[in-house]
Amino acid sequence: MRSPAARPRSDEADRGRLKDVLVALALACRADPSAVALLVLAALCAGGAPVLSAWLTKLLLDGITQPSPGALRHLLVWAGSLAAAGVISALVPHAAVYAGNRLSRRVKLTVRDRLFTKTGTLQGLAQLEDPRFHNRLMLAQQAGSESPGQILTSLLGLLQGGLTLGGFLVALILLSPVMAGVVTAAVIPALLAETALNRRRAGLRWRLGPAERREIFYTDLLRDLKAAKEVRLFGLAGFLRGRMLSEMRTINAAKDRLDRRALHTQGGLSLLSAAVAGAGLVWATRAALSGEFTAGDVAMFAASVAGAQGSLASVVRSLSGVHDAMLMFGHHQAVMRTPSTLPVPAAACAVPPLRRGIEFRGVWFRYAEDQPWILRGVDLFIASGETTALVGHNGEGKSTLVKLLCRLYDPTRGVVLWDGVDLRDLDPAELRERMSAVFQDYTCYDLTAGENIGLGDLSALGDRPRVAVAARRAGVHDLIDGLPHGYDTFLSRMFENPADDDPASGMLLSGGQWQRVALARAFLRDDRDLLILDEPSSGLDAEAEYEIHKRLGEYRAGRTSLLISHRMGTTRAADHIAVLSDGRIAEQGDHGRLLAAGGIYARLFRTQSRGYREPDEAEADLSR
Ligand SMILES: Nc1ncnc2c1ncn2[C@@H]1O[C@H](COP(=O)(O)OP(=O)(O)OP(=O)(O)O)[C@@H](O)[C@H]1O
Repeated sequence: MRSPAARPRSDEADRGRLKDVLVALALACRADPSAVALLVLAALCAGGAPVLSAWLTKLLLDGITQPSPGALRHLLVWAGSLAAAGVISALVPHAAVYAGNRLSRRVKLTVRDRLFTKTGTLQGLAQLEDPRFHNRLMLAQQAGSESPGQILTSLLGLLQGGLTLGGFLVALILLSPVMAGVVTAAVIPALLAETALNRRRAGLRWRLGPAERREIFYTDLLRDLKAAKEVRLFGLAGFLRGRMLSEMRTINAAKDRLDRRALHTQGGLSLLSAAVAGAGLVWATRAALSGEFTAGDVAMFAASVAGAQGSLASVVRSLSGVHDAMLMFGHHQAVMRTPSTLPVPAAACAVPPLRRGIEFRGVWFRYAEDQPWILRGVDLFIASGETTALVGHNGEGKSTLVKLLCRLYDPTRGVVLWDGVDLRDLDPAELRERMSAVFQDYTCYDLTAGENIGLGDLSALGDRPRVAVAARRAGVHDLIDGLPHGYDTFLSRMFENPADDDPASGMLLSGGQWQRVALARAFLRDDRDLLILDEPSSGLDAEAEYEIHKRLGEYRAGRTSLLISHRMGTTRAADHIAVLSDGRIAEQGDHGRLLAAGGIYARLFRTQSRGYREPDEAEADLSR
């Protein structure tokens, strides 16, 4: 059985409220007011023109078949007006297409801006780990950005169809009130069927979201440069292509089913309309034969039935368009209403410079209620001005602790205190301004070398001397300087450098070189209170590691830093070492004390150092 959380929530998508429609319309009007005005004008012209044309045709036919003295002047005026109405009818759709396309592009820009401004305010990581949030975001991005324009054009279609319909219905009522009633009544099934189809469409989009995202995932893997080595070596291309195609087939099959249903429904409705129109024409012909109708009346009747049916169908389509777009815009609005999992108090305290230190007090943490505890009562003090090293086996929760420190999550129980102030009382963005970090899974940006470092502090992005100082400190300046375009060298083979005509000018770095770039990025924020180094040298060769840690040691002197590393040689110099085990701080102290204690730290240290010595030395150590 599926849990309620996993159940497709088409009902949620169904929350199309009038308020959302108004928001969508306001958004469209703000995005491009002149295009909106042009579309309204086009709708008014397009709505009135068919009725006017039909009426002028009737006058013209009656004038020709029942000539009267001085009729020629009238006939010429009607014919001229008919021609003018024809020209307007021919021009208006082109103007409407232009205005509609322009509006759609601008709305897309506005919606994208709103969406990603919103996701930027979600300070934590929890939403980004929720597949349903990604599904919604994809729909909000895809269909949601089309929705405001679609709502507007559908409403205008409604106005236009309503105008045409009103004109034809008046004519039809004058000619035959019964026929007017029959034509109108025949539209009710269409309205109901379209509404039901829309609900199905919206539900289907929501249900297919995961499959569409998986399809994108497999497609991206097949062309991803980083994955290419394993894909080729392990011969995964066929397997991944199979998965991609399987997702596509699932999507196609579901869409085919819906299209078949729509075909049956809409085909049936068209037959009903044709039957009504045919019956009406038979009746009108008989009325003409009995002298009740003139030839112009028959022409007007036929045009009115066809026009009323056409405009009713267009009204139904427009209503259906509004309904459909409203359902899709619901996803956009749902993203916009997503609450942050990291509430920021309205009157958040200013984050003071770190004086005493950061304290983890009784911190318990798990990623979700149905997941195991990662931290089970961590008590740790990271003293200001000192280097604290955190060691432990894989998966013990060291990086998790770092994420709590950066307030990317809040503890499930307990508190993290910044000089005694709970991190939850601080603005996360301000808190992070006081930190710098090299994460274990640092990012390699497909940008220039200078930009890759400059991103560490956007105020230094164009400040080449500052960027170069950070690069020197990370030991990567000479390498970058020697690249074909120095700091302007594009570190990517996926994109062309927009500032360079040569598409092949991009360079790729080695793992260790990238790690130095990531270090330089962190060093750019050298005036921050806390430096977090999560496995900063895992990719460096022995000499580079020694050199970097020497520099780091100089850099860290008198500063507060948290160092996580499996290389015990790099953590031994820390002022304070804490061992994380079973979700708690199992041991802490300095290197000498922990070694003497003979616990987890001593075991880890001895095991590692044994690997660096000659076998007989290690044997002797073991027998000691
Ligand atoms: N976003 C997440 N959602 C759910 N579980 C997670 C998440 N991130 C990490 N975990 C789990 O938390 C545990 C601790 O992971 P963490 O990365 O903190 O360990 P670590 O001590 O840094 O490990 P390593 O030494 O291998 O880097 C692991 O069991 C991992 O599966």
